[in-house]
Amino acid sequence: MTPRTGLTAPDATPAAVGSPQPGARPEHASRPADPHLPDAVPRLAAAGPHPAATARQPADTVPSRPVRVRARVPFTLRRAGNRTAELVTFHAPPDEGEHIAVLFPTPDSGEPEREPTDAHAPLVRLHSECLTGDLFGSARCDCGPQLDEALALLARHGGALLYLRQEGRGIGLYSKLDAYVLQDAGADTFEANRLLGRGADERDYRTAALMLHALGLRRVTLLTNNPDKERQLRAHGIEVTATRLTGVHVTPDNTAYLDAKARGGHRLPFGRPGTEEPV
Ligand SMILES: Nc1nc2c(ncn2[C@@H]2O[C@H](COP(=O)(O)OP(=O)(O)OP(=O)(O)O)[C@@H](O)[C@H]2O)c(=O)[nH]1
Repeated sequence: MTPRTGLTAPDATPAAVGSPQPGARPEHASRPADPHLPDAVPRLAAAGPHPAATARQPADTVPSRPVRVRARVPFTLRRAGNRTAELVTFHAPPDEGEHIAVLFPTPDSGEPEREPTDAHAPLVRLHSECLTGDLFGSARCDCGPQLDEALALLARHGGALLYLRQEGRGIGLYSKLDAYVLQDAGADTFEANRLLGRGADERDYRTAALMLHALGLRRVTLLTNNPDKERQLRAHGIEVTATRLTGVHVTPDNTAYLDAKARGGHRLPFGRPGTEEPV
């Protein structure tokens, strides 16, 4: 039986949404992994930017195609306290990624909670794929605990998690692991990307905005510490009525990574009581 999500999923997306807006990032082509890495990492670093990093399609030539809901499938999610959620797939995401949305119903009992969200601006998490953290529980990053935190909050309050196939901040799994090799030699997370000839963060949230439009979610409460997500969603016509910060999930292995995130502009609520654990 399909769960009651309280979230609508219209078929079409307004054409205006597909057009890049000022402040939006350009589309990034997907890139094949270099089969010679990691041995070739120092050579690549010396060779300058990866050609794909400098040959992106200009934003104004990106075709404007509507993103539509393709299928809605109910699942019971053990990782979300055995709540039933709908997994939603999409037709025609502009970056051709197999992104999914996970829609959690508004709780049945009592009034929907006003905090952290309300019925008109449901809680939404844009979660960038992290195979190492999300699946294997790597302690190098905070992705796994952030995913658990988001699932717990969404199971409690209802809303949507967009699981975006943006592994390694958009550079892909193999390149992320090459970046880890460089980090182990002293580079921080952003420098390591640049040494590989890639952007410090190549993620583009236009597809995420189009997915939200396809789901009828034009007003959201965003769960993130990353102001770029908020800025890009707004540039693509999503009204972010409030931002709820995620917790800071510290491990012995991720302190340098968290420090670099804070230097890079993430709002990490270090020192706020209780925020070192999922909130
Ligand atoms: N290139 C690279 N990617 C990483 C590294 N550590 C984690 N990631 C990727 O970063 C993405 C998560 O981004 P983060 O910067 O941790 O967090 P965020 O999504 O920007 O911000 P929040 O919404 O606050 O979680 C995932 O795709 C991870 O695979 C790293 O050292 N290098």
